[in-house]
Amino acid sequence: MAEKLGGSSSWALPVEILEMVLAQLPLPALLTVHSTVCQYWSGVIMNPAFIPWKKIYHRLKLAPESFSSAFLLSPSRAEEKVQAKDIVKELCVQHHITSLEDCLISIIRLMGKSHGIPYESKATIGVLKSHPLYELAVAALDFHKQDLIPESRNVWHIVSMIVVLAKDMWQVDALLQLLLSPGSVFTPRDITEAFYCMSTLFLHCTREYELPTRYHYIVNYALYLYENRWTLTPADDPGRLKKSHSGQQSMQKFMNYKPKVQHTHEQMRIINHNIKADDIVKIVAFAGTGKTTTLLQMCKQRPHQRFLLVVYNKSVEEHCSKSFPHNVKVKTAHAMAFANVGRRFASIRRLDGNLSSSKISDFLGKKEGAGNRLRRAALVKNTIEIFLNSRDDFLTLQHVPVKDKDQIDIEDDYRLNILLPDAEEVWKEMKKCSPTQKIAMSQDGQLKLWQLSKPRIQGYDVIMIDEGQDMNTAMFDIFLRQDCAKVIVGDPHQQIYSFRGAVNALQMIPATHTFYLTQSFRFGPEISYIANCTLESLKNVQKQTLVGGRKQDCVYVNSKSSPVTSSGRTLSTAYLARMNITIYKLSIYMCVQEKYSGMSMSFAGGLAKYGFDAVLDIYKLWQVQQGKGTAESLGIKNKLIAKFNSVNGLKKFADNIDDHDLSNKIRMFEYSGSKTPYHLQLLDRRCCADPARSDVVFSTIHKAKGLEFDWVIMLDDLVPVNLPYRNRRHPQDAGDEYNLMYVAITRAKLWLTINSAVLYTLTVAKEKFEVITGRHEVCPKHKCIQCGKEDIASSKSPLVTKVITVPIGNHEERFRGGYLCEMCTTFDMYVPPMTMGHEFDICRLLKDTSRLCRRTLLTGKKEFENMSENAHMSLGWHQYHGHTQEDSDNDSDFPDDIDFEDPALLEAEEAQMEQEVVPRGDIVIQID
Ligand SMILES: Nc1ncnc2c1ncn2[C@@H]1O[C@H](COP(=O)(O)OP(=O)(O)OP(=O)(O)O)[C@@H](O)[C@H]1O
Repeated sequence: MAEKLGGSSSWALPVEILEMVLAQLPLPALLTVHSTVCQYWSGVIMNPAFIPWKKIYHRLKLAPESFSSAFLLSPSRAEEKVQAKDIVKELCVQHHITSLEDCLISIIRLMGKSHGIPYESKATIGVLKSHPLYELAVAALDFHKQDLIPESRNVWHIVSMIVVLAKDMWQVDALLQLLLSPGSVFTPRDITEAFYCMSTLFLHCTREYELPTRYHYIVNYALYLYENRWTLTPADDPGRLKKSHSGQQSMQKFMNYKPKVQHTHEQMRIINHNIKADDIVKIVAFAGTGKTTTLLQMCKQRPHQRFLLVVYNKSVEEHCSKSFPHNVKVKTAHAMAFANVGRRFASIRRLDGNLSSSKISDFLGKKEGAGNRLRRAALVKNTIEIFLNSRDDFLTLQHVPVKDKDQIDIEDDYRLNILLPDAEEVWKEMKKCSPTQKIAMSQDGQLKLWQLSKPRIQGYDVIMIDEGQDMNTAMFDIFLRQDCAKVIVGDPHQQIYSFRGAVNALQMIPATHTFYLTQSFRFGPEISYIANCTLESLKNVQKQTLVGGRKQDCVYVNSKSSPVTSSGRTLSTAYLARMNITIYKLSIYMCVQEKYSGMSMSFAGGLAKYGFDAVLDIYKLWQVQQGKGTAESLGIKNKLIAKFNSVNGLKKFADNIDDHDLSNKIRMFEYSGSKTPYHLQLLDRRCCADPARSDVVFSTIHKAKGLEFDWVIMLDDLVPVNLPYRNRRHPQDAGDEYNLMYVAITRAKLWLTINSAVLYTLTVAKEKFEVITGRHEVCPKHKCIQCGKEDIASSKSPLVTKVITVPIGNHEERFRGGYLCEMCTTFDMYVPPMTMGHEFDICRLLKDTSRLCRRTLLTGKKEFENMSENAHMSLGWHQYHGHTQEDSDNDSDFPDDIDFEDPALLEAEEAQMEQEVVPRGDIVIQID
């Protein structure tokens, strides 16, 4: 085949046709797949004059420092090797794209110059006219004709102006479709090159001048969808086509064959990868990107190879066992460890779930000079856990923590002479495998013992590990030791168990091949934009962009909207929180509210998983404390709680051994007090529906991992580090905190209501919660939301800025929107008023961002350039908050409790809000 397509063969396609076809494919596929077909194809693909913008875009994104051909500057410089970012920079300097203020207008000018044909093709203009932003774009170009864009207008001026004015990805996508429609005079190659040019310039301006990321994001998304319109998807049954008729009929059958899922180019590269025995393949897959589907297809295509798929938990094992073909065995790591090690302990009833500090404390007993027993037991437990999650053969001093739970240094002497020998003694006891052993073997312990036996897993050609980000080092060691081919798949940003010893094996693995899955099929462009901002702003993910599918989704939704689908079904709504206590309070509040009485409610994973029995036991302990009975007479079930005489004693104990779970239960009891039995009965009675079918699901983010919901409402207790709400108590958990935010966002399928932490994150991505819209939308009753001026409609510019109203969390805080007058549009520090809460922190962040990029576009003027901060203040932007800088510095810890109990105030505000909310994304919902 390759030979036949070669240049010397009569089968060779003419260059123009081949270029036309290849130009429509994603660059990674061209470079890794199509350029290997034959020398002729490779020559076409590698020619610097072929798709130069697409190439420079990928270079700039993936490796700005790498050398590239300089063709973009001029054909005579085609062979010059300069850094990708310098090529773009030089070009931008030539075209005055040198500041935030100039960039949008200058990009439009550059587009007109570089891509324009010197006449307006009637046919193409005719095609563009049906775009909803056409009129506004033309009016804006006319407005700037005198001054900023004096050149005679061409199609590309209009196209780029539409992109700059686009409110969402759909408007860019619609533009792309129109340009590609039969009436257009441009080839698909011209069009994609022009869009890659804009994408490159937006990306450059985002990196150099802090242009909001949204411009680059929506163009990149539309291009991704375009390039993935078609792929050659493998047949579900590989033998099927061959068995059917020969010749023409076979071709017909091939053409008519419609696969159940059309795989993306990214998926196809993985599916078609020729796995060899010494390969270690790493697949970095963002949330909902079809990794299971991809692995499944990979196995189906290789019916003669034997696969072992190692999954994270039992329910995934059951699910995958049903869907994967017969050549795949699905197991959990713990089940394999159980079969080899744990079974022996289980047979003598000496296998337990987790290590317990109180059992360790009883076992170790008192010791002279060993300090507080509980603190010592907690540190010993910690030491053993670190060892169990390592690949080391022996317990050593490096497994002993250097700080205690309060971040106080532990003396080396104490670590060496007390903690290390204690840990060795406990580990020895755990390993005994005797009916009399005092400390049972734990789940992680059995895995460790299995790893220490250096096992060889026989009988498979390929071992695949799912959720690689949550694998601990012991399992990682077992995996790497195996002789066969290995595939590890996971999402490094969904690692939320580092406190349990997960090591993010995905980052550590010495992969021979790395693939990415970046398109999520769970949501559309609005939710994916928020998720991508989180990755970019908090985790500095720059090289891959998370995109969604062709799905209408919506963020900034008011939780009063009570959405229903076109089929009349209420959307399944999940309230997700960081902490159990937040979920507890909200669920009780909603259970007593009349308006939720018709809704079925549940807790993700079932009520039993939330340990409310212990809360009832703590209530009973409180009764014991008041002399109303004994632990026995009141029926306290939890053996640990039954040992105490007072709730205070239990609280001190939980604090000493750093038992978060127990502390949480005590906080729940403290919230409910004497109403604890009533509240628990209420939850029992109201929250008993099947989570898969209930209207409302309550969940912590940890328990929601792996699940998805139509609508996610993020409650306001996330604590992103380095943002104004700092987690001072556990600064080391920064990564997990960011990942939790990302996990919560990516559970949503259709609607997402963000919380303050996400709001802050978006401001870091320079998201200003604004859209540019036509002045004709403004009516006389609209006042400027900043200065209160009434005549917004009278400005000369056809454009006006609209600030989006952002509902936050469970409606206790909001970011109010409306229109800005021309004068206020030019301020780079306008802060939308919020109804309650943390205005000053938001002020501080928004002040760092800038409206400058839109100033020139909106007003056509530059004279505001040097306006001093005093001038801004005298014009009143400070009126919306009363804090000083000092206040804000003292004010950055997140409040522990959220008051859900002021419904009257909230109701009144919501009624008003409902009129005002402008959701970002499309509110129309269609579900089959
Ligand atoms: N190429 C595709 N086109 C359309 N839908 C797809 C494609 N690939 C996968 N999907 C769909 O996306 C959904 C999620 O797929 P899958 O369960 O394989 O993803 P996952 O990455 O394993 O999800 P999770 O993040 O929940 O583990 C499924 O409904 C699947 O059918």
